[in-house]
Amino acid sequence: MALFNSPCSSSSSISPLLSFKSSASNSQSVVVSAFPVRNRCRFINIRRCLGVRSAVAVESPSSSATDSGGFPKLLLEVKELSAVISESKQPILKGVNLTIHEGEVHAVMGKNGSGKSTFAKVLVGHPDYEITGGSVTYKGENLLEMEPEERAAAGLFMSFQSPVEIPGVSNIDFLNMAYNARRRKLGLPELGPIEFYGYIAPKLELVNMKVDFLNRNVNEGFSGGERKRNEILQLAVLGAELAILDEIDSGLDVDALRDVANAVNGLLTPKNSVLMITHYLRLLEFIKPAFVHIMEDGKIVKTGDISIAKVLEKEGYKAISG
Ligand SMILES: Nc1ncnc2c1ncn2[C@@H]1O[C@H](COP(=O)(O)OP(=O)(O)OP(=O)(O)O)[C@@H](O)[C@H]1O
Repeated sequence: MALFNSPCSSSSSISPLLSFKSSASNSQSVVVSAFPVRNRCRFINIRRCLGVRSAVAVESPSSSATDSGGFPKLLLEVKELSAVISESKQPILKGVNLTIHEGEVHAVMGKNGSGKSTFAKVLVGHPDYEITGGSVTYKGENLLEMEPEERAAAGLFMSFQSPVEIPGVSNIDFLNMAYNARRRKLGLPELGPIEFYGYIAPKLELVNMKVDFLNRNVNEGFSGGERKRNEILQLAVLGAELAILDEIDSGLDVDALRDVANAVNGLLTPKNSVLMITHYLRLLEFIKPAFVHIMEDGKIVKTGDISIAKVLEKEGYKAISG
């Protein structure tokens, strides 16, 4: 899940996936390196990352998805959220408003560079951004005061636009550790490799992934589409109350798109919500959102249903902006 650049590496050019530095405390890094690093460093970082990524691996005691009036419960409320790039102080988010209830599927669309990924990354606590205004309430708590790992533990999951590799760590070990980290948190016994295999096998079918992928190192040598399937496999294993899917459809062939979309649909329950970022109507035709938001220059400027995406597809942004 929430994973960015490693302090164990000298480069910071790799796309964000596998390491994390807390936004609340710049001195504290929670990381999985995306680069070859000394084993000890990598081991420590992976274990810490698993705390981050192990969102809701195991079903927690559930409560009703509606409030006392029978309406869906409020899950996320973003009000006038503004954020700048930490280093340059360049404003990117300029007053985002968005409300998500339990069980809802939302889509955010918008031109390149309008701030969609930044918004998603700010929600999971990416250290590249500094909040300059507004509020975010998640399950009644101030999300912006939570450490990234607390956000994950509270059920926030983000799949990244460009998932990165973790050399030397097999997919199944990674997922098993992540899953067990969550079970420990819930006071449940850990699953050994055999029991875990029994748990994960049906989930492989869900994303139509071959069993060999479990023994390969995380994302190493995976094609773009395989990486996306692997992200959804992680979501299926770890679960999420709010899954943020950033361009989960990019680079997918038609069959892969259908598999990934079916897998996401299979994970939806009246309590789980999805916020997906996409450029294309085709994804929205598989995972049907109730709300489609258009982001422009760091703000949501329009909200409607899927018909907005249809207009966009046909006529481009000029038809709906301004
Ligand atoms: N860490 C960063 N450093 C420098 N610029 C950044 C950083 N993060 C975001 N930006 C800039 O902020 C703007 C918004 O970027 P963002 O990735 O959020 O856009 P987007 O709407 O997701 O775009 P796309 O559809 O192309 O993925 C862009 O101009 C981008 O270059």
